[in-house]
Amino acid sequence: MFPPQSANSIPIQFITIPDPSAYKVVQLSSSPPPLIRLPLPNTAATPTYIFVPNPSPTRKRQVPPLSPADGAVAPFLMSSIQPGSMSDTASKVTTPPAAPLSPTNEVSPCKESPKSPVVVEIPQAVKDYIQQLKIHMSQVCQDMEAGLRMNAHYVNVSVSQREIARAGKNTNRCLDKELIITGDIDRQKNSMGQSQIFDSLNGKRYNVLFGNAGMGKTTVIKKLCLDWSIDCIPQFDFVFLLDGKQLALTEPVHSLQTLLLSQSSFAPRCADPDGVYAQILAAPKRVLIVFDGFDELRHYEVLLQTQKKELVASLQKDSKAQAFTVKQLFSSILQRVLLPGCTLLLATRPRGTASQLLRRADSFLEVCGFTPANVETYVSQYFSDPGLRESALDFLKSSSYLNLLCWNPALCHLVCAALEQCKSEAALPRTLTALCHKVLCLKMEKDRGSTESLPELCSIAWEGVKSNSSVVPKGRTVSTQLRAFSLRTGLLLSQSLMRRTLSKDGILLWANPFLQSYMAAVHLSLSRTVTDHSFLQTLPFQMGAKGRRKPQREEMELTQRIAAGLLFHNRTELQSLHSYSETVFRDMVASKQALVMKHLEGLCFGDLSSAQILEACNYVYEASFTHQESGTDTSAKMLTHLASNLPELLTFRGVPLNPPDVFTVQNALRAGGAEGRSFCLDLEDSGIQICGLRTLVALSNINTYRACIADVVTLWEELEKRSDEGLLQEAVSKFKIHPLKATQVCHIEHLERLVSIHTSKRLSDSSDQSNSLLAEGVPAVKELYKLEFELDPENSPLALPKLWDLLPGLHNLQHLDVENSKIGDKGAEKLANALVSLHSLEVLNLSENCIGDQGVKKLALALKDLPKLHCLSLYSNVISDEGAESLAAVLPHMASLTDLDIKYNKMTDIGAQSLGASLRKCSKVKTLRMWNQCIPYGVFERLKQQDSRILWQ
Ligand SMILES: Nc1ncnc2c1ncn2[C@@H]1O[C@H](COP(=O)(O)OP(=O)(O)OP(=O)(O)O)[C@@H](O)[C@H]1O
Repeated sequence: MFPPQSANSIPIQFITIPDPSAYKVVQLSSSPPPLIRLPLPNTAATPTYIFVPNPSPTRKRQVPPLSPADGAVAPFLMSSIQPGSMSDTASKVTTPPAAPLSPTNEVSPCKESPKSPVVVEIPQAVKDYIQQLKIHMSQVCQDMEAGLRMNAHYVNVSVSQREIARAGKNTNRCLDKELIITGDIDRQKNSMGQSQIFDSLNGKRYNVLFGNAGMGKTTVIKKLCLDWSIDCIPQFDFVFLLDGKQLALTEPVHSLQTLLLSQSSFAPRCADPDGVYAQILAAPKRVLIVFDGFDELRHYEVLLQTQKKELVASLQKDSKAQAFTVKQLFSSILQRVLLPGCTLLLATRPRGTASQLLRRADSFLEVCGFTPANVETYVSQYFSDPGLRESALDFLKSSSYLNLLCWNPALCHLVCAALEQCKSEAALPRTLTALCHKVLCLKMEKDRGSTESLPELCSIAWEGVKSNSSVVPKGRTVSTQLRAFSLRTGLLLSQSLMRRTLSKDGILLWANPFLQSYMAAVHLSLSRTVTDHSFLQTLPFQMGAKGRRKPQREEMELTQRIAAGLLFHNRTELQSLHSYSETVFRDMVASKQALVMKHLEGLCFGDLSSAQILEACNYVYEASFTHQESGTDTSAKMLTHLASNLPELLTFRGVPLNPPDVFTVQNALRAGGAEGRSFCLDLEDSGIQICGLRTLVALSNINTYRACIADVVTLWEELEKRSDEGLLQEAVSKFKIHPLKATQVCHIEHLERLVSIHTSKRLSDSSDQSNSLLAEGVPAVKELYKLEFELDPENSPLALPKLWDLLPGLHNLQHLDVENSKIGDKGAEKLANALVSLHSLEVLNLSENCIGDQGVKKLALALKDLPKLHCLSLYSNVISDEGAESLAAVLPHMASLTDLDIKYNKMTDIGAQSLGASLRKCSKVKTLRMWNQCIPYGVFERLKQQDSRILWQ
């Protein structure tokens, strides 16, 4: 039984609310019929609420009454009812608590102009369209790849929030931003379930979703769309997906309306486009636009170029005119010319810089890939047969590299496809090349007689890799037979760009980036049309400043690696990929192998960038281990050559080290060990996972290592828990942090933790094992001689208090640089307290810190007790005569001081003369720089003449 409509015809609305306990009965803001929770029979599971809306004339939206049978529809109504549609209070009640009110889920007109609320009504026809859109999305977003469905195969992955920082504190490129690569622990702290994305964004409107090829960006987006379709993202009334591939449509025949309602992926036919579009324009804050299909970050850059004024004017005047190109419309959305209030989510591979985009975006997310538990879930879901599932999981456990490749979901899919047909452990692919090869062979087995199509397809793949595109160029003729073969095998997909005009504008694109690279590599390595000369030009590690600076494109790098793998693969295995005679094929391969070897031998490893060193490890791994037996002589020589020539100080700073990368680096280092070599590893800013860190630290030929301090401490704790005393001992004694440059708040937080372990001489309160190990403290802390505090001015205040606290623990510190950190007098006082413990300090840089007389007075007292201090900079502070005099008073007691810089402060001739007089008593001082504009020129000249150690500069 349901309550009748109220007698005076005030519409009554029934809404199903997921968690009724979270809602209160509230009074509406005016004319107060209360909101009543009705204890209705048979509705315990889905309690029904009745809202008695404010019947004031400003209330526009009236939702027709629903019966309980409409339960499924009710959440949709909830999500699309905008706060303010009844009254703010009432609408707050309708918003589920899981999505806290933020600018995103508030309707702008009501929020922004409370005095004259303009409430946007959603007409019934538009509601119907929204419902249709949701239903349509819930169907089309189910498809993943190769017949897999989201509801059966989706694995709930995490997304982590990434941060950007200024490219450098003291550079004049202060507008340049770069993405920070955090350590594993911080990444875990910043990660969230995919369902929390929009809550975590907290109203941020310009969001970027990063992920390398195949890491699952599109899949996360599909999941978001599915969630929206079942009302789990109530912040948005509309979600539209725009595809970068549509940029190929160059005709000026589109409008924003047609772009969203006719061309966006997943949009169904709209019966009332004008009405829907009007609604979109009326409440843009409730619109989410997702851009996908851009291969690289830098591809967005083109869209961020300033648009012509006339174009902007005409777009703003009439965005319904069908007179614009897709590019112009994309640009206008990204540049906030069109729908400025909407939320944007841009998915992209991270390579290729796009400083403009980094500057504009408010938040950066990254798909984290599969954890080992995710891999297990994926494999278990993939193999419905329990027997197959078990053997697949067993196979995977026995093959480390294959297992690590599964970190990338697209590769995990390929691995499952290979495992499905695998009969024995020995037949398991051991490299990326062998994996892709296996998958291709399986596809071809199903499509016999297709070999003749391969060379052409491989050449198309290579053209795509060269031009950094997964789309087959429109002008490229593709024979009917090839087209049919590639679609049948699922190597290519056909996509229609003009959604409303079937296939005419269809494009062909590669379904899987790894298989595209594999096919391109087949072209490079196994085709005679690629001469030795052109093959040579495609080899990696091209030298010169440009080669070092420019990050290699992902698909190109993959192609080069796989090309190396193919060259050294078992020739019988490759038979299906070519139609040459045995001799011709053997000679061609031998010649290319020799080129590769010669190229490698010609490299000066010391000149390679960190990214290139990593590439070399991956490259040589493919060449050496693709062949199931021990590999050919040449490939073994390659590994030995790499191992013998890797720089002893091996740094991967700033280069993301993924799980499979760690494996190939480990492989190269091990080979180095066999050559009697040992290494010092720098793994800072590489994002290496803690298990990878453990693998590398466990190598016996690692002399020292650096890595994110928080991760290292976690590793120590893990080792202690597992009672792995031997490795713990190694991990503690080999760890180094000198010299330390702190550029982020977390660097200081991590250091604080390490110093506390050092001073307490134990890992944690409950530690016993590490007690003896740490009896002398942490070696890395004892050997920290130089600390540079280089946080940007906005973040320094967050970290300075921690710095002051930890400093007394750094007894052996010789060089402290806190330049340009706004420490002020208060900071100077704290520093003065800490200085008492820093007996080894030799250099102290406090330039540009707003230190005044009070601060310098405190410092002066502490400075005189630093027996080794020889260089002090107080350049560009605000010290006046009083401060100068306190310095002058302690100067003769600073027995080791040789250089004092107090230039660009505020003292006048009085302060300068005091310092000059004091200087006479300091025989050790070599230079005193103290000029500033307040010291009269004549006075300064006289002082200089009296003592030549007084300098201008
Ligand atoms: N969360 C997931 N659960 C299950 N499978 C996934 C998941 N994410 C990705 N995959 C698998 O990996 C494949 C590639 O994923 P997706 O297309 O989303 O990657 P992408 O990051 O968009 O790649 P690209 O940069 O090439 O566009 C999917 O087709 C699917 O098979």
